[in-house]
Amino acid sequence: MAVYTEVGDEELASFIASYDLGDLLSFKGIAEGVENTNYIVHTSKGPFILTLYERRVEAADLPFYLGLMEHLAEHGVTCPTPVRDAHGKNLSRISGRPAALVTFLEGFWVRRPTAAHCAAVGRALAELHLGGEGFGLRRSNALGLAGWRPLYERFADRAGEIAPDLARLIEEELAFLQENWPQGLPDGVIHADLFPDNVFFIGDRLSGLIDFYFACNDALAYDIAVSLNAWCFEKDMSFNITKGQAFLRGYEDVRPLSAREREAMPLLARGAAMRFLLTRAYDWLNTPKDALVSPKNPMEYVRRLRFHQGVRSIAEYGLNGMAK
Ligand SMILES: Nc1ncnc2c1ncn2[C@@H]1O[C@H](COP(=O)(O)OP(=O)(O)O)[C@@H](O)[C@H]1O
Ligand SMILES: N[C@@H](CCOP(=O)(O)O)C(=O)O
Repeated sequence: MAVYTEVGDEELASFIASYDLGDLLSFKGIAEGVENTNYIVHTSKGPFILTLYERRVEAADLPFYLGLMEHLAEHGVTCPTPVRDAHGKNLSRISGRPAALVTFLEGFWVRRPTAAHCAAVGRALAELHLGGEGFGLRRSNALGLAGWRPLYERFADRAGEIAPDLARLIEEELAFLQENWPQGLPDGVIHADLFPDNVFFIGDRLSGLIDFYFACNDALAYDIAVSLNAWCFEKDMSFNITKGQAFLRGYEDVRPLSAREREAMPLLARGAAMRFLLTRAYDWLNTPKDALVSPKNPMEYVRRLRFHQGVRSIAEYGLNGMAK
């Protein structure tokens, strides 16, 4: 359960009083999520989400995340909008943590995505990439290529506790990625963590995107690679090419890929698998046994990575034909 910081009734009532949201009616911690503390807060003006920033979120990056959500919402992307207090600020503090209130999005995340869900997410990701154009702040990707080796070095001596050959796999793959990582691809604002639990649906209709706390500036096609990893593998870790095709076609309906982006996709997918393998491996080794949140299995990303190592072209992810 992701409530790392408890908030008291009186403290929250006085916090809510600094917004034009009427009275505090009730609030409850949200069990889901990994990174931050989230509460659903009901006021006489409706439901809101209160997020207290923990763990990997740097306070200096909060203006980027909150400003981005405002920018995207103004440019047609359905996502939470930060609420401003009586002083016009969208960032505050409660219980000793930086905190923000954002609008509540209706919908549920899908446990078993279908090809139709993948198509909708592909479209939404492309709309996010276009919607992010013109956003004035920048944030480099702390979990991009340059961040992978330092993160690995923080647990390298213990990698064998996860799997005997993990250290060798990571070392060889990092060397390969460093040598071959594609440069100069179209870049812009990316979500960088568009997993099923960050996309809400009402029935088959995509109702919104949440959790922009890894968003940054990087290659747009890298964001596609993250989502191919997150949406298009089955529980047995086989790649579902029907879902891959639906996702990529959905994306290209909105933003066609260039020839270089298509060509780079197998490498980008390897990099994206490495990024989630590394954060999961670190968390696996460093989350206390009695922690409220169970760490996610890093080996799922070893298996995805091995699949991508055998991929030679984007056709194997489901996209045939020449770039438009
Ligand atoms: N704006 C929102 N509207 C509705 N529910 C939300 C919203 N933001 C977060 N949630 C709820 O909180 C959960 C955790 O949010 P998330 O941002 O993924 O947390 P974390 O960054 O800690 O992983 C989501 O699965 C969802 O149930
Ligand atoms: N998507 C990451 C974990 C981050 O969790 P989120 O709840 O912030 O999406 C993973 O699966 O490793």
